[in-house]
Amino acid sequence: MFLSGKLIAEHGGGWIAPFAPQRVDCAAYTLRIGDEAFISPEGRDTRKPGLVQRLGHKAAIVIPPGQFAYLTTREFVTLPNDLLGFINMKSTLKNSGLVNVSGFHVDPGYKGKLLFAVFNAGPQTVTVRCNQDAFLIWFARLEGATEQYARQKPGFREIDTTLMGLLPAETASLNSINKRMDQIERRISYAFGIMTLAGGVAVAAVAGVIASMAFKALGGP
Ligand SMILES: Nc1ccn([C@H]2C[C@H](O)[C@@H](COP(=O)(O)OP(=O)(O)OP(=O)(O)O)O2)c(=O)n1
Repeated sequence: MFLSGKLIAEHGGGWIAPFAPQRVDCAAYTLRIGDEAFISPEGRDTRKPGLVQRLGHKAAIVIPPGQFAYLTTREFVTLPNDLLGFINMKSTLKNSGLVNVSGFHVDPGYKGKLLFAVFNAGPQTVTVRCNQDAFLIWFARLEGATEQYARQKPGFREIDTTLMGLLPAETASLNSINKRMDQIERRISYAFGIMTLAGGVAVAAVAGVIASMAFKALGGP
């Protein structure tokens, strides 16, 4: 059985921290983006390792097209053994081109923040912000739940180096490939310009030599 908005508003304080009943949305609870994020580095040229960003209130998290990001929830989730959570990203974010590529459930007994791996599948850069409403969680009551089948492993707390290593060190997105192609085009047209100029100078020099030889052959001074 899924829990209603009324039950979430009444009991959600025991499972989500910080909790505010006004954040219940129909039969779900709205979670916010937390204070750290990691964006996969873009393109071959930068070669910079990605950095975990520590974010202040409303600080921007900029996700270029074709890049992955880890986003965390601000809220800490503590599920009892008889609750299963279902999670997803809000439609407003999905409509901008972001896709959630991480899992969609929270185990009974889970204690920790939630981590979303997202991919910008759209053509535009997507900017999200710390503390923005971004994710929804629904709660389903489990029949016959026991501690034996609850999650024992500690939940996620922060974006660590193990997690960072799972994302590609560089992503050859269409955007970065486009930038490289523009660069190569510029270099080719520059080289072509120099070659044309050098060719022109050479032709002019050869023509000058021939003209002076012809002039001499015709009895010039
Ligand atoms: N987008 C998601 C999906 C899940 N989780 C959390 C809640 C889950 O209870 C926990 C484990 O999820 P999975 O069972 O899908 O993950 P794994 O089996 O890969 O990891 P583990 O070995 O930690 O169970 O991770 C999360 O923080 N963010």
